[in-house]
Amino acid sequence: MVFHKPPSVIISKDQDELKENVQKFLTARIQHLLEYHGNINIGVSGGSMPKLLCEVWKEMGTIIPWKKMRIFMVDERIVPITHPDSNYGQYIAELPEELHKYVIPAPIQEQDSLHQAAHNYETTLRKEIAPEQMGSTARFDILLLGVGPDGHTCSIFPSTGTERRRLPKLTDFNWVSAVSDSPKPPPKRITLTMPVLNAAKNVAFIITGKEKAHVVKSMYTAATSNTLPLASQSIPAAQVRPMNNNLWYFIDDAAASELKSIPPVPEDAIPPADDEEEEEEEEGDDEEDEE
Ligand SMILES: O=C1O[C@H](COP(=O)(O)O)[C@@H](O)[C@H](O)[C@H]1O
Repeated sequence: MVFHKPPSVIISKDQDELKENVQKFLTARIQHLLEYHGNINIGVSGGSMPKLLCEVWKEMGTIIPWKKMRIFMVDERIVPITHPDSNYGQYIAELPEELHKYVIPAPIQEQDSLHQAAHNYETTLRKEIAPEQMGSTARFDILLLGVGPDGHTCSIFPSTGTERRRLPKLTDFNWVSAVSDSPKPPPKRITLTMPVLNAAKNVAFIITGKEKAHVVKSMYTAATSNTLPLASQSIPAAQVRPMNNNLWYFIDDAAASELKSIPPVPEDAIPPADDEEEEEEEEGDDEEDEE
């Protein structure tokens, strides 16, 4: 008996179908979120995601209420934004200039220490997202996460024998931490922390390629069990299980190739998130605000 709703696994036969499914998901979620006050805060990943996501956004056109959107990086490499490794730089290169003001960069200065870079980004997030905090954790409306073949997500990497050099807690909340020795270049990065990922209202992974099929299997095994299976403990992506269970996997056939059996996905292919639960949470938040 699993005590929480399993993730909605939407398998696409190719990149075009994957983009179509991601577009349906974003359209449904954004239309739902528009009923609530404030900006729609979306965390996005780097790597292979910027190109795919910007193509989806171009296809969505005016469905996206850009004036109410704030796009944040879920992680960033400590390089100039003009460097090809900059996640923010990739989005800016893909999007028309008039949309750049809705994409919020991590304020990285080359002379800053990792400590300072993480603290500065946390300060930015606390200014932009503070009203949506659930308790002491930033609460993104949507997180769009990628996964590496080693199971990393954002820049949260599996801890190998030599524990990744973690910076001490930077603030009471620690929404952002830093990595000084990423196994995937470049080595220096800042990243949202796991509590922030699991506090989000909607979390969708977008994963393609056979080299990630074993990670998808571990993620699904973890997401459909009440404890974190041992094999998944070293796979950060398998630890992403949002508290409200609004979790989607948008994967292609190759990334799904190690999934044995998957419950049928509802007819509309993008089952709406458990809005009642979210509304209750929203009301809960409002009650908290009134205290
Ligand atoms: O380095 C990173 O890797 C992950 C996965 O990238 P992908 O190209 O394999 O999809 C990405 O989600 C993260 O934002 C990035 O910094």
